[in-house]
Amino acid sequence: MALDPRLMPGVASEMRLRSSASTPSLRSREGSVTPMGRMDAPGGNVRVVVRVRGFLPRETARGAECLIEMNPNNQATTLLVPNDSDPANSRSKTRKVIEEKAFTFDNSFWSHDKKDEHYAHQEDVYNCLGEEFLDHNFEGYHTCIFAYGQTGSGKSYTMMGTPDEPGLIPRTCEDLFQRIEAAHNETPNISYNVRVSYFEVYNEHVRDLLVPVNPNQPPYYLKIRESPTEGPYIKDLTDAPVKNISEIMRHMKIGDASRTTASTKMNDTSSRSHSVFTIMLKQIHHDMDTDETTERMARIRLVDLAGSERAKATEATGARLREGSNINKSLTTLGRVIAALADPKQQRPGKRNKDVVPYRDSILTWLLKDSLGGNSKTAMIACIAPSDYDETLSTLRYADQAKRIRTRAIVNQDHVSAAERDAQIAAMAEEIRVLQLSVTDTRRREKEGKEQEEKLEEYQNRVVTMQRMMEERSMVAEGKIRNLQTENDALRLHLKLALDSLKNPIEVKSARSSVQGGSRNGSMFPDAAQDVNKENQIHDETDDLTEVPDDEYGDDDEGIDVTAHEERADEVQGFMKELLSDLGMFKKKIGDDKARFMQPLGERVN
Ligand SMILES: Nc1ncnc2c1ncn2[C@@H]1O[C@H](COP(=O)(O)OP(=O)(O)OP(=O)(O)O)[C@@H](O)[C@H]1O
Repeated sequence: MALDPRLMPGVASEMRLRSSASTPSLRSREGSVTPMGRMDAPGGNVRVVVRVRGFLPRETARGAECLIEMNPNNQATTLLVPNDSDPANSRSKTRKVIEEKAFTFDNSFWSHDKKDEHYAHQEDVYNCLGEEFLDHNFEGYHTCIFAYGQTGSGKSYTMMGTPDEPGLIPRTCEDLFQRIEAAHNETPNISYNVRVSYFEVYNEHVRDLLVPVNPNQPPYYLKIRESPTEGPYIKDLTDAPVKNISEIMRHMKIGDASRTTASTKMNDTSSRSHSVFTIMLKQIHHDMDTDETTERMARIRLVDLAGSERAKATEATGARLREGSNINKSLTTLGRVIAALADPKQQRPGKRNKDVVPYRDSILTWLLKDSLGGNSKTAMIACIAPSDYDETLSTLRYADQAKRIRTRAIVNQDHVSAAERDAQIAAMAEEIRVLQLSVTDTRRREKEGKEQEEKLEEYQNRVVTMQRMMEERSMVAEGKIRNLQTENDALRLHLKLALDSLKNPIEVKSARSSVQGGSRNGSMFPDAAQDVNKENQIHDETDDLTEVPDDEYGDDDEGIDVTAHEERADEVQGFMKELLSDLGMFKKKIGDDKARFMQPLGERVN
């Protein structure tokens, strides 16, 4: 069976030839793979697509006209000049210049009229964008897809969708686990580790959407920290391991339900926050021949931004208005970040002439720094309403500018030998021991505050990292076991077939005569016929496993090399015994590792 080419694309063909050829270690020897972090993949532009939705009931009621045209041939989107009949566009009439505007994007999705043959369904959007981005993730790239647009333009519908019409996020989750399942059947020596987090940025605060909300308590906001290696990150954000599609969907639904929404005049369930759903995919490939491990890490970020508000249009007041201005702060900063990144000066090599990109000016841009201008393949989905000239023009301009941003995605891949991994774990255990002593010491001195807190935090982070490493080591060992079991099963089958052929021997005469007779049945496979013949004969003198009465066999066994078959049978049996003992050993080793590392660390962390 051939490997699904969507898994580790580009290497599937190599895998087909030999399963272990997928190992980046092998491929790197052939000079075709980029080792992690050493060389940049060629930079790519942010991919920008636009999607227009159909009329909502209130728009139909006011007799709104569609101001959007899309050309399926060149992916152009044109914004038409409104006529005077729609009061929603009266403000745009006060502009000095109001004219038709045309833009070209990577894709223009026409989701306005379901009856139209070019109508873009949720599935079309996924097939066109989501699937390709998931390919990149399996290749080891970080990706980010974010939806931008005014309130009620279809961002949440595109990203999350409805139970009947799921959007990009549930489709990505489903495809991800389908691919993993297919890979498990194809290549037992690759293990997958998937983790998920979901947070929102609301009023310039970060809230963990996977932590249930307690209505009697004030919302709990998380702090942002910066690590020299990982960049900005959210402290204590839930990072849940998920094993299958139903687990990830459960997290997705929990998070989605606790998003901050409110009713505005423009949308009944308006998302007031920017939500970020992140999937971390780790692929661990173990090469049985060299006992080396290669890890590929990919971060999949799916962002549903809050609506780009216009206070007048939403008729927001009080807290809603304040909230709106904070949302705008993030979106305005996002606009400035996009403008700075799209500036040709930023694209030039070297540091000269480069302006500082204002990532730090809002929580959202600070957290998305890498996705916007760094190590990520990024796409923007600009969602537009069909009948709002001003807002649509602003969104299309935003999107047009984003097209010019170039990111520098690299394959996040690491290559570790078993000995290196053991050494890393040992070094980390020592580091943890020293930190533990230091934490105890600080406690004893009862020194207040920050120092102790920082040490404790560092200690806890290291413990968590080490736990992960141990988990991964046990995943590698499980991969080895799966591999051995597959081989074992194949051998068992082989042996069974051999035994079956002993018990039900094929008529020796006919086999011989066909070999001798040549042309008809046997001429294409003379060796096979001889093999069958030989197989039939080895049991006369050997094989105490079969206990088949002697008289079942033909007596024409002269000239057959029985010893060779005996040796082969012995060899197979010996090999199987070794495999079984290896399996036992691995199971024991995993058990030992878990007992030694997992439990005590778990207890310490808690
Ligand atoms: N392509 C589409 N096909 C059918 N219905 C759509 C489509 N796009 C949006 N809608 C509908 O339009 C309404 C508004 O969409 P949605 O809530 O996704 O907007 P939004 O941009 O996320 O708004 P907000 O920023 O206020 O959260 C919803 O009722 C949604 O079901």
